[in-house]
Amino acid sequence: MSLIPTLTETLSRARADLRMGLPVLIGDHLAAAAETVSPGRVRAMLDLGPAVLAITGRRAETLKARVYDGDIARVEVARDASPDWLRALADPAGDLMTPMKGPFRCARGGDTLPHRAAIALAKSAQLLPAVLLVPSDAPPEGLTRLPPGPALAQLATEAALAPVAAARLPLLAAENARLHIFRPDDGATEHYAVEIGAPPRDAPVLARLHSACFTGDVLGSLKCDCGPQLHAALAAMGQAGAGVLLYLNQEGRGIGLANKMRAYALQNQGFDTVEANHRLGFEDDERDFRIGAGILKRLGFASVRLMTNNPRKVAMLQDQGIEVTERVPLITPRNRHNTGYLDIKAQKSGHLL
Ligand SMILES: Nc1nc2c(ncn2[C@@H]2O[C@H](COP(=O)(O)OP(=O)(O)OP(=O)(O)O)[C@@H](O)[C@H]2O)c(=O)[nH]1
Ligand SMILES: [Zn+2]
Repeated sequence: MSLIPTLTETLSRARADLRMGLPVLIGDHLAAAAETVSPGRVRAMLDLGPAVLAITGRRAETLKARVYDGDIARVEVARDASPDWLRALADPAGDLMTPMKGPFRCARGGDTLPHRAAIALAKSAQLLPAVLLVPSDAPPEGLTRLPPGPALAQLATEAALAPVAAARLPLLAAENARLHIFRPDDGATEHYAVEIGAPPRDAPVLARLHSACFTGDVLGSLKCDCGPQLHAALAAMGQAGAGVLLYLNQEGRGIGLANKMRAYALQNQGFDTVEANHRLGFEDDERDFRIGAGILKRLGFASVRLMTNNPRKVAMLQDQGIEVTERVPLITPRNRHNTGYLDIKAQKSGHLL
């Protein structure tokens, strides 16, 4: 086997580079995440030639920047632009305090693949989707290099998951439980499966696909319903004597905890959970639901009784070849902090509450 890094491995390095503030080379463009790149590196990049800040159509809508490229926009960046101005374009935290950042000139025509790949890479690194790009014909040595088209295609491809370890883990909700760890081949975080009892593989298993919520699951946040849902699902499986709960590390519907806290800060300014995601430049839900189906298959399950209120989870599992014989509602108590959030999930995301 070759020792040369594969595209998947190179993407994983590129993700780490962007998180550290280091530019990567996408085709013939230097690309750095607006969130992490230092002022000194911004200066050095702007000196190289005409730069643009690639943002998503969602962020462009809030900034009132013209979107010529479908789901992304390229805001032209002047050579003397300040790093603070770039940062304010990327991060909506100060939008209400300083609403007039424009008018913006947006690039039109030409090849947008590097910009699109840069945005997809920033999202997969759980950074704000805003990337400074500048063409460079003599890039410095030592930067991670990506071919834009293949990189974009690979980022949309489902990662392969391998089982790493499993052990018995007695739980409050069920003494007879096992925890399985699955590792994706793209260098991203591991996901977990809690198997309760010994569910037969040839019958529908009581199942839950739970997305990580540090604030709700661990801290007992009252802003969402995650903690109570997690414990109610485990309790139901304990009582039934069998079940499987997937704990998927897709914090904040896939945007990561830092961005979720940015979204919460916007919610404190009056925006709802969906609007907050959009202002940050994300879609309502950035989760890759194929991961859950992949783990169920690896564990040998072909059909489930799915504990969820989210019809998209049912549809996705069916699309991925897992039969959903029943949707089992998972209704948890409301409080004054989560009631608005639950209403918006019902109104805008189609949750059945
Ligand atoms: N971006 C964002 N994520 C949130 C917010 N509140 C909760 N979350 C995340 O939303 C996800 C909720 O996951 P789930 O409970 O599995 O999913 P669901 O789509 O609500 O569906 P069911 O609970 O199965 O009905 C978790 O990843 C939370 O971290 C929010 O205001 N903004
Ligand atoms: Zn939550």
